[in-house]
Amino acid sequence: MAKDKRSKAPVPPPSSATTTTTPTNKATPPSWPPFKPSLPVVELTLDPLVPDMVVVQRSFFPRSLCRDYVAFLRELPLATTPGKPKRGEAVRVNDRFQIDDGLFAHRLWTETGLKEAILSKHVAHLWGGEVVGLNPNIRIYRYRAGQFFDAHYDDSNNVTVKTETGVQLSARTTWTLLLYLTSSADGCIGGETVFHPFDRRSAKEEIAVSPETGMLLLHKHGHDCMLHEGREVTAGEKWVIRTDLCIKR
Ligand SMILES: O=C(O)CCC(=O)C(=O)O
Ligand SMILES: [Fe+2]
Repeated sequence: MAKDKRSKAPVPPPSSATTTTTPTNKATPPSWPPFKPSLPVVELTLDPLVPDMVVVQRSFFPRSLCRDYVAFLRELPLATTPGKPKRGEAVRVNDRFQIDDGLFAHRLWTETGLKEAILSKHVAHLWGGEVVGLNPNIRIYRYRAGQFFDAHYDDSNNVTVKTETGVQLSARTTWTLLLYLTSSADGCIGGETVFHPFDRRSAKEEIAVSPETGMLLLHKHGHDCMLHEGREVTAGEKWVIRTDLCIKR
């Protein structure tokens, strides 16, 4: 839900992209393609885009792996979200697949170089605590022409994360993770993730991040989340894998 300090934001009425009301998909997880070539393919430096708020990692997935993933994800039963949101939720019009898959979250965390990069000294202070893994709530988005995710804030959620040793840890999400699988290089026009640092939509103030194939974007969420949106795609398809960083609680 909207936070007090934001209740005066002029446009739009702040809403939140809560996941707590979304029923968790207990279905059998898909057989995700292997991470080939083995990852990481570049040194993961997690570059700041907005100090302490947004970091990006280019070429987290190589282009060939993004292609494999898009071909695979296309076959999943994606559901188009209805245009009419629940009270207090952002308008999101896209095709989506959601699965509770702790194993895939764990693979993304441990088999890609992400864990070492996130825990490395120059960024470790950003995450709000001791990062123990990724949210098992994996979301796949496909935006086609005319689809978008209206301005909102992402909530922090309590989750359970399974560690290497099989121990279930109580955790809390603190940063959103978006992995772009397509970009203008693949014919996707529009679809920028746009941040509004002053809680209002303003072309002058906005920070628009164009999707790049294989780029990871992390942004702080919960109480300090910046108002943001997934701008309308006008041609082609934008594909995204979404999860979150989780800290011990
Ligand atoms: O698709 C995007 O660019 C933004 C997605 C987003 O804001 C979300 O998943 O909460
Ligand atoms: Fe969001």
